[in-house]
Order: sequence, then C-alpha cells, then structure tokens
Amino acid sequence: MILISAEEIAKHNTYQDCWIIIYDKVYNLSKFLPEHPGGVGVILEQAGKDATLAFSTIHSQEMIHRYLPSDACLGFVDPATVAETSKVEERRREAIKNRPSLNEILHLYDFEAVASRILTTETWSFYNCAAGDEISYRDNHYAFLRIWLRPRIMRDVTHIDMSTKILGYYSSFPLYISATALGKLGHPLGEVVLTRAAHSHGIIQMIPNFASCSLDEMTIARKEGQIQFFQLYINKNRDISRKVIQKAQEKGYKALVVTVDVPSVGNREKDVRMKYTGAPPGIQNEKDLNRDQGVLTPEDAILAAEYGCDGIVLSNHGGRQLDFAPSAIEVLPNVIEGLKKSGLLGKIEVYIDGGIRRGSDIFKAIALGAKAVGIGRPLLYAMSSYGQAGVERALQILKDEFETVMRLSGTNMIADICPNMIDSKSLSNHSLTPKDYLSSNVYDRLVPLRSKL
Ligand code: HEM
Ligand SMILES: Cc1cc2nc3c(=O)[nH]c(=O)nc-3n(C[C@H](O)[C@H](O)[C@H](O)COP(=O)(O)O)c2cc1C
Repeated sequence: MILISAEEIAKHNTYQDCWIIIYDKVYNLSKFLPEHPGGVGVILEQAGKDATLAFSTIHSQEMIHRYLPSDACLGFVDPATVAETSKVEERRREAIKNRPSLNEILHLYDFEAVASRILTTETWSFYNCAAGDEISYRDNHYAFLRIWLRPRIMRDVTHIDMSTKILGYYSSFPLYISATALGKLGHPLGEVVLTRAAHSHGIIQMIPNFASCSLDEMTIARKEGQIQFFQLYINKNRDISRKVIQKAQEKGYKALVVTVDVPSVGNREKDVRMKYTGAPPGIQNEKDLNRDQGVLTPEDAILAAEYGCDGIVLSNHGGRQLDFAPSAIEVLPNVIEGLKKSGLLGKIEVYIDGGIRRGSDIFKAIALGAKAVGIGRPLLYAMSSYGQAGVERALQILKDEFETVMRLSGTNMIADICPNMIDSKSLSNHSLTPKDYLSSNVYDRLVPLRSKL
C-alpha cells in the first residue's frame, strides 16, 4: 500500500497538476479535470485537499470507478500526516455514510436531525440559531399547535387542486422558498440546489441578497419560464442598492422583496458563541443593513400598502431578530382585520413565514387569510444532508401532507380554505400549547457555559 503525506498532496493544487483525496485514497485528476461534467472550478477548489465531503454530498462512490481509470489512484493518504481539522471532516464523513436513506425520511424534523450531525458546528449554529432565549423561534412552531381544524365531510374530494398564484405567478401549491443567506456553507452548489428543486416542484424561490452563489450562477441554473423573486437588504448607500436592483431586474427576477426587519442583527447567542471558535466567512456582512422595521402589526401592513407594495410578508425572520416578537401566524388575523377595516384587503397580498413544518401549517395559514407561506431552515437542512434530492423530497412531503389535509377537510381548491375551516380561538393563549415531541427532540438547547466546568 503506497502512503502519501498530506503535505505532498497539498503541493499538487493546480489545473495542470491536480490531486485530491476522496475516502482516504489519493487521485490524480489532472487528465480528468478538463472533462469534469460539473466544471473545473468545483474540483480546483478542492485541489491538494481532502474532497470527500464535497464529493460525497453530490456523487456516489461508484462514480469514481465508472469515470476514472484505475491508474488515477495513486495510493492512500498517510493518516499520521492528516491535520487536526480533518478530524472534523472525518466526523462529517461518517455522518454522511451513516445517514438514513431518503425514503426513510418521513417528515421535516428528520432532515433537521440528520443535518445536525452532518453540518460543521459553525454552519449548524448559523442555520439553527435564533435570537435571545429563542422563545419567538419556538413559538413560531408552537403557535400552529394552538390552531385546530374543523374538517367538513360528505363532500366530493376526488380531485384536489392545490395550485395558486403568488403576485400573479403560478405556484403548484401555496409555498415558496424563503430567502436564506449563505447556502454554500451547507452544500458546495449552494442556492442553485434550491433553484433546481423549486423548478422540479413548480414553486417560486426567493433569492437571498447574501447568496453564496453569484447572480449569474443562479440565473444560469434557472430553467425556461421558472419564476424567482429577489430579496434585498437596503444598503445605507442607496446607490449600491439601486445597482443591485437594476442587476436583479436585468437578470429577470420578477419581484423585489425588501427585508425591513434588520436595522441591526439580532442577538443570536448560539451563533455568537461559535464565532469565538471561528466564524464561517461572510456572516458579518449581515450587519450592513437598513433602518426600517418589520411587518408584524396591522399599522405597518397598512403603511406598506400605502407605500404601494403589492404584497407583504409577515415574519419575525425565523425568530432570529427580536426575541418575543410574535409569530407571523399569530398576528395574521389582526393584520387581515386591520387591512379590511382600512379598505385595503384585496389590494395587497399577505404572506407569512416562520415555523412552517407540516402541510397542516400551510392549511391553517391559508384559512387565516395568507396567500401562501415561505419556508427557510427545513430546506437548508434537506439540502445540506441530501442535496437536490433531499430538497425535492422535503417539498414532496409537504405537498402530500397539504393535499391530505385539504382532502380530509373537504376542500377541493385553495379558495375553499376559509376561516371557518379552523378553530383559532386559542391562538393567542400561549399557555395552551400542546407538547410536540418531534420538534422538542430536534431542538438544540442553548446551554450555559456551566456545562464545561
Ligand atoms: C473523482 C472525481 C469525480 C468524478 C468522476 C466526477 C464525475 C462527475 C460527473 C459524471 C458529473 C455529471 C453529473 C452526474 O452524472 O452526476 C459530475 C458533476 C458534478 N460534479 Fe463531479 N466528479 C468528480 C469529482 C467532483 C468533486 C471533487 C466535486 C466537488 C465539489 C464535484 C462536483 C460536481 C458538481 C458540482 C457537479 C455538477 C452537478 C450538477 O450540476 O448537478 N465532482 N461529476
Ligand atoms: C440561516 C438563515 C439565513 C437567513 N437569511 C436571510 C436573509 O439573508 N434575508 C432575509 O430576508 N431573511 C433571511 N432569513 C429569514 C428567512 O427568510 C425566513 O424568514 C425564515 O427562515 C423563516 O423561518 P423558518 O426557518 O422557521 O422557516 C434567514 C433565515 C435563516 C434560518
């Protein structure tokens, strides 16, 4: 067995001379590189390094034998020379190897459990964290548990049409992908994975201003006729924002979604603690934001309508900004009522996000007056654990659950889902939340430092 030191491998890191490590074996990819169907760049980023993780989230192991001649394998990396950081990689590699198969995944919490093992501690903390004691974050989910259904029977539910329109654009069911920054922390292809899955399911993706992928990468990934919206943080220097908007328009994004709830970044303790042990690059960019406040009250909803917005997203930013800001689902009835009283209902579309984990959550939001709902973390977890196939499965699970709830509630189309299909009288009574073991089993508790003493 030929052993090659990590130091030696690191020297072969160029286009002409490219070695990488996959599953402890060293490969000379110099000849294969120009032919790699996924492009030269992704492999060059790994040149001279252990590429197992990047490789295994995209390819199966047998791909190597199918595409590379046997003499491309030069030997094994000498384990004695592997740096400490690779032990982290080793843990992640094991987690990928031992992850359940996709058809064993039954609900969105399964993705969260798998991702918590696969992601680096830093990325997990960034994706999972929320503000303060994470009360708003948890209540985003719990609030849905305070709404019950009022199913109607003796109706013909043979044909269910889940399709709807979001700002006039078709969506196969009332869900869109919310903007979440820094997708490449979780998957080498980043947001492009979400773009492709959104297309497979006929839903709209909201592209984050702070995407890891360039606008070009995401535009190229877009299929003919696919609709994307662009999320924008307004920069203090308005000229910069104007240029970004112009570029987004040129690239064919159909709507601009202005995030107005981040005048400064919330106090995200899980993430902050991780920064002491080394933050993933780029997160600090989030500080460079604008001065407005978020839409969580009827007053601001009316203001947004008066400013001429076509729609609003009720959101507490996934509980990542102001702890004890109410959940979007809880404020939804008040906002609808406020718009109605001002004669603005019907002039502006209302969307919500935060804590959507089940098809029944979507149903409850529609019944209370939302046009559609957005989803953030669960898709990041699905993407990080299983790539595009994972995101597609997550969306399919939600679609199937939603269809079942529609059918068993006696509704055939979205217009049938109205306030009297649900019982929301306990929505604002926070002491009446039932215990949800699935959600609490994957919740990553904030732990005081005492645990280290
Ligand atoms: C042993 C070396 C490798 C072989 C034989 C290989 C082979 C292939 C093949 C055949 C494809 C076409 C798509 C498919 O059939 O899935 C592909 C795509 C791709 N590969 Fe590799 N690859 C290798 C290494 C890597 C590495 C190290 C990365 C690092 C991230 C990578 C990233 C990608 C990406 C991003 C795509 C495009 C996938 C997509 O667009 O969906 N590959 N590769
Ligand atoms: C990791 C992460 C990054 C996010 N980045 C952004 C962002 O860049 N811009 C934005 O407007 N919202 C951002 N959000 C908020 C989401 O758009 C959305 O409001 C939230 O994720 C919904 O809650 P959920 O994760 O429970 O589905 C982010 C959320 C997460 C979890």
